[in-house]
Amino acid sequence: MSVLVLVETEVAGQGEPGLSVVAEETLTFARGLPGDAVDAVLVGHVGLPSERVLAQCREHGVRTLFVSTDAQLERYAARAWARVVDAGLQGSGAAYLIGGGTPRGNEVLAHVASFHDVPMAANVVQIVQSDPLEVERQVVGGAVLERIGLGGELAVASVAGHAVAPVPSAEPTQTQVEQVAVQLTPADLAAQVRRSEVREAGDTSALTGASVVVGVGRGVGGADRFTAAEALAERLGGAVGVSRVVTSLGWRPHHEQVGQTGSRISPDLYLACGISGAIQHWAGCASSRTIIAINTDDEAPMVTKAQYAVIGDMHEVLPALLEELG
Ligand SMILES: Cc1cc2nc3c(=O)[nH]c(=O)nc-3n(C[C@H](O)[C@H](O)[C@H](O)COP(=O)(O)OP(=O)(O)OC[C@H]3O[C@@H](n4cnc5c(N)ncnc54)[C@H](O)[C@@H]3O)c2cc1C
Repeated sequence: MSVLVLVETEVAGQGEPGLSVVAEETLTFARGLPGDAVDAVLVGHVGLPSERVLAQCREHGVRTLFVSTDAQLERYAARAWARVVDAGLQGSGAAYLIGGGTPRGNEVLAHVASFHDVPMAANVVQIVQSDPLEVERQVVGGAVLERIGLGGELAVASVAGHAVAPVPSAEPTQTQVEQVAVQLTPADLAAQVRRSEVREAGDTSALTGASVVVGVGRGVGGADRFTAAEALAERLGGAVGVSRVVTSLGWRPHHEQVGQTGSRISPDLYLACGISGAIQHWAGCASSRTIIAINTDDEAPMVTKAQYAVIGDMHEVLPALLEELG
């Protein structure tokens, strides 16, 4: 009985493609499932894997890496990518299929689950028990945790961002690469990405990918009072995110909004300044690794939920922080 992991690559700088951080987190999570081997299926990359990907697979104890060389898979099409994952499932004979809880990961896994007429649990954070399988997953953007049973011959789940830290296996392997062939139909490619636009570096719409987000709420006091927050985001190589009040007041554009009706973020650090922490805002930031609240009210929900809090005026705290950072 094995576990099959859907993995994607990313290119860092000028180097060759490597496994994404999400893929490494998911491989780490996979080793906690009750399988005797971990296999992986590579999507979003056509052709043989790079040496770097292979080295990472060996480090994570991957037995077989399934790949496709079909050029039609170059551009994202959820159902077509799901066919590749399904071909990997046939090759692996896995009883568990997991992937990263990214928008694409969730979409592709949902298609595979529907091929097999089995349920899928999205954004799982931990395994509660393995026989019968029961998992805990995040809903409402992490504001609520619920337990769900995944019985049957095939369990399909995605893993929430930061549910585990990526750690190499104590038992590295010699990964075998196996090519899978898929027969794609026009329906598989009907909803395929036609064009994708990479936003300019520094554009705050890169919010969801930022590892540090400086969140700003109504407490900032006006559209012209963002200088320190912007400077801190720049100093930390991050982005500015805001609450809905801030966008509703027209102080900042909607693409910077964090929350239920904005973006869902999971940075390493979320610095929430002058934000009360309403449930709708929390829904968008709860899966941040570390949250620090800066607020004048020591009873604000954001202060009570954050790991760390500074009680004070953000217009005093942020300049002091910038000065300290130099
Ligand atoms: C259907 C629905 C969807 C929603 N979706 C979203 C969403 O996606 N995102 C979202 O953010 N909200 C959303 N909301 C709104 C949400 O309920 C809150 O109203 C909103 O998040 C509050 O924004 P805020 O924290 O900036 O403002 P406030 O609640 O007014 O909080 C301001 C905070 O700033 C503090 N403060 C004041 N001055 C200072 C200072 N000088 N220094 C430090 N702290 C200071 C105060 O103590 C307070 O805690 C939604 C609401 C609904 C009904």
